[in-house]
Amino acid sequence: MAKMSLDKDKIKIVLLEGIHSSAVATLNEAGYHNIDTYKTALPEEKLIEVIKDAHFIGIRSRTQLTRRIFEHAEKLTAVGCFCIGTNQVDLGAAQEHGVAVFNAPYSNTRSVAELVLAEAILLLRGIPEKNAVCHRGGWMKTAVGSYEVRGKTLGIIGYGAIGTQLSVLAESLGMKVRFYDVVTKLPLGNAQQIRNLNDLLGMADIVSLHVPELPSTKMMMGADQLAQMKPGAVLINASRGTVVDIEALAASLESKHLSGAAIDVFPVEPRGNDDEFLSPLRNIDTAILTPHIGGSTQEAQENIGLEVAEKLAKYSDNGTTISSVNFPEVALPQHGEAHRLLHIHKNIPGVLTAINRVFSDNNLNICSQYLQTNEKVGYVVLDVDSGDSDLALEQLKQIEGTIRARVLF
Ligand SMILES: NC(=O)C1=CN([C@@H]2O[C@H](COP(=O)(O)OP(=O)(O)OC[C@H]3O[C@@H](n4cnc5c(N)ncnc54)[C@H](O)[C@@H]3O)[C@@H](O)[C@H]2O)C=CC1
Ligand SMILES: O=C(O)C(=O)COP(=O)(O)O
Repeated sequence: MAKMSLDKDKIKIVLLEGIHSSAVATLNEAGYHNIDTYKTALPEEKLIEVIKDAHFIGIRSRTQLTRRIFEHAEKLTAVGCFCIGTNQVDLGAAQEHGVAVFNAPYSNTRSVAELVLAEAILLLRGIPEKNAVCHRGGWMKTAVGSYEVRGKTLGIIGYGAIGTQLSVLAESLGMKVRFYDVVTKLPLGNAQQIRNLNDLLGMADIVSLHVPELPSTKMMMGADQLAQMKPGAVLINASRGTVVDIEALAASLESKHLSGAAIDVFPVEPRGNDDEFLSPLRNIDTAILTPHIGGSTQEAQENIGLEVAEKLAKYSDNGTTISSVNFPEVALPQHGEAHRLLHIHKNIPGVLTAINRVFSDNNLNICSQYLQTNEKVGYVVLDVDSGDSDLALEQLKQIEGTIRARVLF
């Protein structure tokens, strides 16, 4: 059997938060069997213990990978976010520790868009309240305040992968789509971009949020913005809990300024299904509350499991970083008989010269070389003759600015 740089059974992979079994199957197929799985996110201290000797970790939206976690994760090579959002990971700290982060940018967009569309219909018919009343033995048969979505204006905030998908589906139901985005976007179908957020809020019957969690989107729907919405309009948030001021939303629903809301994400979410969900919206019948399940369908989870597991296996097997969210992206061919050196370093002057010096001083041949840098880190991949890799790796590790170096063969 060919000698491996690191026996795949020694490569420890930890998958948290009930990641779909397609991930384990994909990793097994790629030869990785040392996999620990957990159904929930873990408290910080437990996470530190578990991650200490892990080479790869898979998480979803709940696990917070803080700088402190990266400081303790000595062997960690890459993180797989088995979801779209990567705000739960300190991407800067990951980069500084030479840890590549991957996600699944598209696999659950359709699931979110379908849920939002269904909620738009339910909200305009006043179903959440009528449903709650029925459960309590009441009967609220009335057409007052009930509307079709046909002909109504859907205001989408954040016209990215999910926003555009929603736009297309909503138009097929006869809705008018208007959107607000900080970037100029190609409107699909008959959608129109509105340049001012308040203008959009003032014209929409339904406002749906599809922005990432960023400093600029934090609390972007506060009391003032909710007040700008049309009386009787509804708000849908399946983006991130920090985007909406939840207390202000509760007040707006209680005062009946908004006739309803559908909220999937919350400023504080339970770690797992056994923890209590606390929210000022719990007693408000006009609100649909869902436990962050916008992307939780069998189709999405299976695809995500496959997609992210493949990215992790590829990075482990040959160093490819394509679609990493925090790392210079390099697509690498197989390295055949050659040994492949991977050198991750701070993007400071002199590192490349020092790398080249290792090869010239020792009279070593480089078969192929790949380089990509971003603002903070550089990623150099060098394919070398098998007999040269030990010496080269040893010396590459000594170069000032080196974050991490490993060899694959
Ligand atoms: N509820 C759930 O289960 C899920 C939630 N999500 C959340 O949805 C978010 C959006 O997902 P995608 O559409 O795939 O992201 P995306 O990155 O494709 O689109 C986001 C859009 O928001 C725009 N944007 C950024 N800052 C903005 C601002 N301040 N104002 C207006 N627009 C702004 C961007 O220009 C971009 O067009 C994710 O970041 C994630 O947090 C994603 C999947 C499932
Ligand atoms: O994809 C995302 O960003 C989500 O919010 C979905 O998160 P989840 O994997 O369901 O914890």
